[in-house]
Amino acid sequence: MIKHLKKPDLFRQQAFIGGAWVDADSGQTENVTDPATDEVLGTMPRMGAAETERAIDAAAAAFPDWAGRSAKERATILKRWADLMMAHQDDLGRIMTAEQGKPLAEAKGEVAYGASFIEWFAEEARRVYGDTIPSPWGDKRIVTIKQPIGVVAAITPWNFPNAMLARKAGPALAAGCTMVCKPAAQTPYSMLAMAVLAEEAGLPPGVLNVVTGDAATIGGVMTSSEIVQKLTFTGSTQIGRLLMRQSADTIKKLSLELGGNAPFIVFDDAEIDKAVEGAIIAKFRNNGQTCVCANRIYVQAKVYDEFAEKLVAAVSQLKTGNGFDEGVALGPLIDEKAVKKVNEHLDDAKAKGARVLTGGESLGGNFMSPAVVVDVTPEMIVSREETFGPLAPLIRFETEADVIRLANDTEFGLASYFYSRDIGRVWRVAEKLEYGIVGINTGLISTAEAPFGGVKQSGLGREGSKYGIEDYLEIKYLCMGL
Ligand SMILES: NC(=O)c1ccc[n+]([C@@H]2O[C@H](COP(=O)([O-])OP(=O)(O)OC[C@H]3O[C@@H](n4cnc5c(N)ncnc54)[C@H](O)[C@@H]3O)[C@@H](O)[C@H]2O)c1
Ligand SMILES: O=C[C@H](O)CS(=O)(=O)O
Repeated sequence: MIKHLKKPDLFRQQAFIGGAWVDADSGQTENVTDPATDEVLGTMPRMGAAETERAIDAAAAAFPDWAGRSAKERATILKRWADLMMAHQDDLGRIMTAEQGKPLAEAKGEVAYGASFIEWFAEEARRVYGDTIPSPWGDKRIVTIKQPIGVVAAITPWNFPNAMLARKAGPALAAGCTMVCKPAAQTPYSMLAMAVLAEEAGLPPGVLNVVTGDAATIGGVMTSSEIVQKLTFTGSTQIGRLLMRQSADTIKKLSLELGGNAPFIVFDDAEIDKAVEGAIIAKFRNNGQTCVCANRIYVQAKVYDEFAEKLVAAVSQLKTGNGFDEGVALGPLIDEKAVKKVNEHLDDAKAKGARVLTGGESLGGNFMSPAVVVDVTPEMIVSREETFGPLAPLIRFETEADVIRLANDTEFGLASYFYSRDIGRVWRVAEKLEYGIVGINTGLISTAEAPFGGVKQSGLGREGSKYGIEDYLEIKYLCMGL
């Protein structure tokens, strides 16, 4: 159970299909644990193909009415949903901290971030415009209209269990689509609580469906279904690749928000204190478990030692502990596998000559102290793979050309960051970095108003911004003979 909920019925241990709260057909369940204590919080239904097919059928049945409503009607319901999320921000935050581990203040911040996507797309719903195009024929007229794609399947990760659904459901529902969603097994309760509030906001039965259980089976049904017109996935590049392959037979429209390997570059003309502040946010938000975390920190030779010293001082102030405890900045990692991966990266770097300036110790269970490591080289695993944990590797560089080559030497292309006060350098570097997102003199880039997404093997499409709703619409060309 999850303590201190003002609205206890937000904590649901059933899936949500066709407006009904249901168990798995088999009655089977899976445990959901608190990553800070390893205690069992509750269970979730272990569903499979039959339940997923029923959810898709429910979404298909709900589509004509939902798509047929006016944009204003859909917007009103979405706005009410966002308002309810904010009214229950503390409860939704507590549910998230319990299942994901992030500090309560950060969890409540994610709830506000999630609600901002629902609110943003409630507004965007009413600005889906078509065209009248000057016809080359005297006896015909050319018009375009935009219509919702149809039934959308969504699969989301554990690291932002509220916002990653909101970033998909906002545009999809605003456009008039209906959805079948699967949360990560580690964090189902945030999505189920959002479904409770969606129902209360007036979302009709079948518009939003949530299935939990066997990921490969559920994903297999979603990707092979001819009813599902689009799959939107947020998660690892490995799984994104698999789902893309599985979607080929039905030519699914795809939105993929995948893995990252963000460079964080500090030039010698940067404001060092600001760069340290930005590095703390970009590296340690969600305990380093975000797709846009600084994974490689490049510091120009002249300021390398100063930056390293100030970063160590700042990192040493970060308190690691249970996300419900006062003053905790870093919660647990999501599970033992995540701890093992961070230690593998750390051990490999040390074995190849890197030096640990602070942290990197086990604090028991899924907790570890935040680490700063220097003398890191491109040959180390930490330079090539997404660490997804509290490990800040510092790499020294000499020239602008060198660091751009090093920063771009990866198959990923999601987020990147750099600090410089030289306007010419800002434009040169921003244009040469091969990433979908470039943070300049800031470590915090994410907001509903801006297009979020990657290039190369970090994904397809953009979420948020005025562009985000386009991925859920089809353009229809009407050629009208007079
Ligand atoms: N680009 C972004 O916006 C973004 C956001 C968050 C996380 N991520 C990435 O996600 C990764 C970490 O999250 P994760 O560990 O949950 O990723 P993951 O890919 O293991 O899991 C993501 C989701 O996919 C599901 N899944 C796993 N195997 C599946 C299968 N065979 N068929 C269908 N679904 C399947 C999981 O149950 C989960 O719901 C990191 O690489 C991170 O960079 C990217
Ligand atoms: O982990 C990836 C999320 O997209 C994080 S955020 O959008 O930058 O908060």
